Amino acid sequence: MSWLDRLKTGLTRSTAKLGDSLAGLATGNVPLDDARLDEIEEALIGADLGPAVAGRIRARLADAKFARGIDAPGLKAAVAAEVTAVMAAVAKPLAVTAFPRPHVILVVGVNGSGKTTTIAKLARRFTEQDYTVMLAAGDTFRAAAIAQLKIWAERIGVPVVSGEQGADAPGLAFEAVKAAREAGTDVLIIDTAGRLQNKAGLMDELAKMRRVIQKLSPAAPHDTVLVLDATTGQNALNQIEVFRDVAKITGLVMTKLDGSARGGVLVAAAEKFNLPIHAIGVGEGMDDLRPFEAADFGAALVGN
Ligand SMILES: Nc1nc2c(ncn2[C@@H]2O[C@H](COP(=O)(O)OP(=O)(O)OP(=O)(O)O)[C@@H](O)[C@H]2O)c(=O)[nH]1
Repeated sequence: MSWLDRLKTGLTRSTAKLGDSLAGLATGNVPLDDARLDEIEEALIGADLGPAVAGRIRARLADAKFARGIDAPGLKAAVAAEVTAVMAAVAKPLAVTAFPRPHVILVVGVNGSGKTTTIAKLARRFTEQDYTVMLAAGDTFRAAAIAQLKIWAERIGVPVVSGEQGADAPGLAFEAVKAAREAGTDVLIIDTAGRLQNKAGLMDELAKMRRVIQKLSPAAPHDTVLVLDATTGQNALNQIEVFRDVAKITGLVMTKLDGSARGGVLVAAAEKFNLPIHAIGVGEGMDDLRPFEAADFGAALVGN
């Protein structure tokens, strides 16, 4: 299956929700009036695109004065175009740019968001691009997180720096940067704990991790990526706010777009926070994380 097919299949539930309601709101030959524009705006908000984008799409449609009405393909295309415009501004694949190496990527997010799997998928993509990769099991809070990252590392064939459960995470990150530098590794991806229950503790730990890493590499971490679970819907927006405060995030990855009818929330996130979107996950397989493409996403979201 091509990536586009995967994306479309993955987004089916979001697509069905938005595409069906738009199709139901097309007017055929009847002029698009205010009442119908209101309904379209509500459908867009209902599909999690957020009030700002929904309002703008409504205004666009009102300006275009569809006096002769608008059919379902026309309405979907108009929505897709606006979604694409919003998303094109933030689509930005992760790039390995740091000199000297390693390029350090800190991966943050709440437990269960798909962090570990995303790290594995990213590692795999980088190795496919002939970069050397090292992982660091920086979520030292949970033994399962350490074990899982080690399993992935072994499967992909990349080294992993890990410690015991409860080990000092900033210290481990320091060791990892040192090891990656000594080995001449291109990319170091560091997992972190995701305990939002203790915001102050998490903030301290992530801040300390940054300070410690910067002793060895002043520009690191070069990326701080927040992994979001699409199935949490609007809660993803709250998570961005919290992690922006605690972790200085520089970009987003959204996982589980395949299992969710809430894919539209990525549009709301793009509009509200203007953070780069690096990749989206549309399945549990290693190939199910791909760089984010705005036009594909816009079309897939409305079912085109
Ligand atoms: N369907 C689907 N499942 C995914 C995707 N990404 C991750 N998962 C699954 O989500 C679950 C949680 O993923 P993890 O990578 O373990 O999440 P985590 O944030 O590291 O979670 P902890 O290790 O529990 O902190 C796993 O069962 C993954 O297989 C995705 O894009 N689609």
